[in-house]
Amino acid sequence: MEAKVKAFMDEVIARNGHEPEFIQAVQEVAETVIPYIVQHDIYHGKNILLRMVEPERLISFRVAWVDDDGEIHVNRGYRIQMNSAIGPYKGGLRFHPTVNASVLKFLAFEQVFKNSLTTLPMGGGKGGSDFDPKGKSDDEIMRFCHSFMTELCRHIGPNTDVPAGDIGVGAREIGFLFGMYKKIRNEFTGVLTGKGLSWGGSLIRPEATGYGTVYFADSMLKTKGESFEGKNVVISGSGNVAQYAAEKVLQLGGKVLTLSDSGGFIHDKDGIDEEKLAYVMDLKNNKRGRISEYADKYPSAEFHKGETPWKVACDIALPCATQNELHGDDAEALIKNGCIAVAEGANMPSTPEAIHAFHEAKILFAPGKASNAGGVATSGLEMSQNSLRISWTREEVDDRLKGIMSGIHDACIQYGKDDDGYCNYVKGANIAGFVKVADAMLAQGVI
Ligand SMILES: NC(=O)C1=CN([C@@H]2O[C@H](COP(=O)(O)OP(=O)(O)OC[C@H]3O[C@@H](n4cnc5c(N)ncnc54)[C@H](OP(=O)(O)O)[C@@H]3O)[C@@H](O)[C@H]2O)C=CC1
Ligand SMILES: N=C(CCC(=O)O)C(=O)O
Repeated sequence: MEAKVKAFMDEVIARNGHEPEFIQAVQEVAETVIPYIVQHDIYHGKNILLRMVEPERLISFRVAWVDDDGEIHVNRGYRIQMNSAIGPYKGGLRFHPTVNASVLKFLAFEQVFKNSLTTLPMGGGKGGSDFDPKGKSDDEIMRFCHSFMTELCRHIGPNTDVPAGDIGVGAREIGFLFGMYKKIRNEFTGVLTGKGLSWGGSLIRPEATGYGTVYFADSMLKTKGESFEGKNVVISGSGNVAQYAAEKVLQLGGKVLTLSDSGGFIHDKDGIDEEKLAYVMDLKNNKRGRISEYADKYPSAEFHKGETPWKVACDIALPCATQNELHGDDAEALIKNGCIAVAEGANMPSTPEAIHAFHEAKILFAPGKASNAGGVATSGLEMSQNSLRISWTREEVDDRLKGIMSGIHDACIQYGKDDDGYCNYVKGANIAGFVKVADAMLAQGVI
């Protein structure tokens, strides 16, 4: 079997070897899905996985914009339309200086499997730009978003491709992007998700990724007779996903010890309670401040500049910042300190070495394509509400979110449980996500 995986990866590397993040994402899927393909004749000779690895369309475009001083800037924009076998392309937009084709192809590839796991009719895509929103005025953000959308609008639509938020793209950016789309196309549609509540947005969408990650982690804990009650929880990030993961942990009785940003992390030995979390949300979402300011305000906290939080002893770890933020040595430290569960809120935050360590230690490990699917699932629910031209209540959406996350957990168990009873959620998520897309591709022919 290793020879089959190697032969496949050699072909993928020959074409994409200069894209490390994308190769990393494909390698993980190949190791788990190729054995499944070998065992199922219907996929033999169809080159399904090789076709999945090649984007249906990769669009790259210039984004020129003018700053508040009248200076002209140029950034590169992308939309990667990865796979539309089961529905219109669906996936976020990331604005961050590290954005390039490799990062967005990894995200778009992960999105294909993630969206399939939600059971909603959504294909996979991703886009964004190497534009850095940090330190920009609202007017500069608006001018960039408007310029970005003057091109992107040619390639998206409610039945074609429906973008949403990701790193650096929150409510503010979605608003500016939506406004320009509506002006150019003269249509008011559900072409973006994460919209404001007064113009087509869904309740719970802001909370959904973080909540869903905790719901999934809770499902994993329940298989061991455990819960969040009284548990110490280490979280990375302090943006949309991390904030609401922390909120749900508190609601389930856990104690949040850390939050981070790209400057370092804060460790509050007394725990980040509801009041302190409200301060963080205001600091990050309104003041656009740095997490280090938390330690200036609360004496119970220490700021660790330039470090990540994984050496802090905990029961549960929720990486909610960015890819490859949790390395092999971090995983060893978590395991040594007694961590029993890791659920990824971010996309691909654990390196292959870290994942190997978690599996060797047989701790509960949830890959982001399963555990962070709550965000896109609720985006799908926003699309449903837009199509129906109605709005569901907070409870209705949250109940549907809980059901979807529980269903994803069950699918992972179905395909991932090993003979010794340990569930390899990576294997389970990859195979469960693969099957629906592969069967649709078989039915639609060689396109
Ligand atoms: N938003 C969504 O709907 C979903 C998001 N995700 C994933 O969750 C993760 C977080 O996204 P989201 O919360 O939306 O984004 P935000 O922009 O709201 O927050 C990102 C957080 O991660 C930190 N961060 C970003 N890049 C780095 C880096 N290179 N090193 C250290 N910290 C970093 C940011 O710190 P700083 O402010 O200093 O940059 C910030 O605290 C991403 O992996 C995203 O792809 C997954 C599913 C859905
Ligand atoms: N950034 C997201 C959310 C995508 C979406 O809501 O369409 C992700 O799933 O990674």
